[in-house]
Amino acid sequence: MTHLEARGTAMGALEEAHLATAAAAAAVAACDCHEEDEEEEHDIVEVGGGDGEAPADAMETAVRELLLGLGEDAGREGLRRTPKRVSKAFRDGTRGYTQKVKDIIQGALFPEVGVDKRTGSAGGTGGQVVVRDIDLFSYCESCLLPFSVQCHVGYVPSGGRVVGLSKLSRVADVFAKRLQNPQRLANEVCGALHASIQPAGVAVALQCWHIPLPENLKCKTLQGWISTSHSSCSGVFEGENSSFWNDFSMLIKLRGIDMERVSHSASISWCPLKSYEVPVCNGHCKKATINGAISPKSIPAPSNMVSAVSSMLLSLGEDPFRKELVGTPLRYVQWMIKFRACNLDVKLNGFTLNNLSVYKSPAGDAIDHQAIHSELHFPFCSQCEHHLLPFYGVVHIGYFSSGDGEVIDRSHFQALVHFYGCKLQVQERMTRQIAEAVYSVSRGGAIVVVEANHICMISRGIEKLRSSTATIALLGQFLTDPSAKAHFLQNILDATGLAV
Ligand SMILES: Nc1nc2c(ncn2[C@@H]2O[C@H](COP(=O)(O)OP(=O)(O)OP(=O)(O)O)[C@@H](O)[C@H]2O)c(=O)[nH]1
Ligand SMILES: [Zn+2]
Repeated sequence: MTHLEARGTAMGALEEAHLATAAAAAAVAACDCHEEDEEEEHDIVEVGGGDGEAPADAMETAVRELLLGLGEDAGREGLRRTPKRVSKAFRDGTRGYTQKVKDIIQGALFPEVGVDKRTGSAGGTGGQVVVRDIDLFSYCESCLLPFSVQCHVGYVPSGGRVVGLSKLSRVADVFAKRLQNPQRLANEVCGALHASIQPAGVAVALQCWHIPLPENLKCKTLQGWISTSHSSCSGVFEGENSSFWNDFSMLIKLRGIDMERVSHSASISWCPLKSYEVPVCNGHCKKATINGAISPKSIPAPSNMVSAVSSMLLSLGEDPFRKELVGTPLRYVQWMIKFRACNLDVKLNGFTLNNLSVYKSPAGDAIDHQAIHSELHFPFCSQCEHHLLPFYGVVHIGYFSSGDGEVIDRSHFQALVHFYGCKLQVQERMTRQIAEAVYSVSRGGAIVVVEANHICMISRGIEKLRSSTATIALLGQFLTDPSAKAHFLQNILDATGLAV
């Protein structure tokens, strides 16, 4: 049975199980690892979609199912187009399945002889070409979250031909834009370049960073992400004492990058969400267990949400029954349900602001800056409601402490930040909600600054790796008195040690 036939059977089974809500067949994107199979395209059977827009495809239907599973109103402003955006983001993030290396390399090889006209390698016998610091983003196959990749590719030209430099990055991107694990990514880039350029050898070195679990995201930058290094090589780079490998690692060391030759088995998963032994989800998700004990952090996931993610995999042309993907739908749902729309926390924790100290500022008092209290650097991880991708960073809160110097316990603010952060959000709304909640207690005024990295801006779309977003909300005297605001902002600067 060919791969496509097997997938057709799997799709049929899944279709009965959960595509009853939307009879849609997954677009089966031909990927060049099945080039020998006849390329068969399944039409996407369009089903009723949003408001007058093109009807939803299977992926959008599945995302809508996830939003409902999160207790959200999928029709509300902010979420109405989320299924379409998430579908577009995932398709763009896995466009590599439909790209072909030969289309990239064809016509991109040009003659360049080595020194003394020998037909050896270009740039001189024994010479090699290394393209360093290729920024890529790929999708973790174990949890469907994006991971950051710094890729370095070297090859030793032969036959007096070199390839256009950009093509090395483009080929790396073909394999990055798939559901991946780092070692397989390194192997596939190396193998594809060797097969298409026919050089004396290829070396690929990857540094990868996986977003940590939300509770471990205590950072404003990519620090704190789970990092790992992988390499793959062919031809003259192989062998413990390959001088070509030594030259390659030296040429990337010139960039301050120390890459040992590390090649793991492609089956070892690095994904932090894979830390729980995840039972194959049979639709009646039992709690994941670690050596028999119920892991405190694993949250049973509603099977309709898990099935929806399986259909997303199918819709991307992937095989949800591929062994590396079997636990993926459950892990992705476990990540998503951390951001459920839930006001239950407020009631259950008895966390109401009004049992905190209330401060009434005497009207017209000259601002006593000592009365301004700053609580800084509350880490948070939220989920962008437009793309269902995390944004995370820190929250800084300023308020007027009560007349007798009484201040609000810091733990209340952390709970407040968690409450408004841990849901589908936009950063401006989260900033406002926290400020209004603080202002409801300290009537003198409240100010909130949020600094965040948006994975949706870093890993896709405009892909601006170093971009970050700051938002500010002012209430009461922070709005009316510029010096109070300046005082608080200076406090943040002083605390970051950046003040000059
Ligand atoms: N203001 C604001 N915008 C956000 C936030 N999170 C994501 N976005 C933006 O939401 C917008 C969605 O724009 P759309 O054009 O509907 O979707 P898109 O085609 O995926 O947009 P691109 O990201 O530009 O590719 C994007 O511009 C995102 O940057 C947020 O917290 N606040
Ligand atoms: Zn992962």
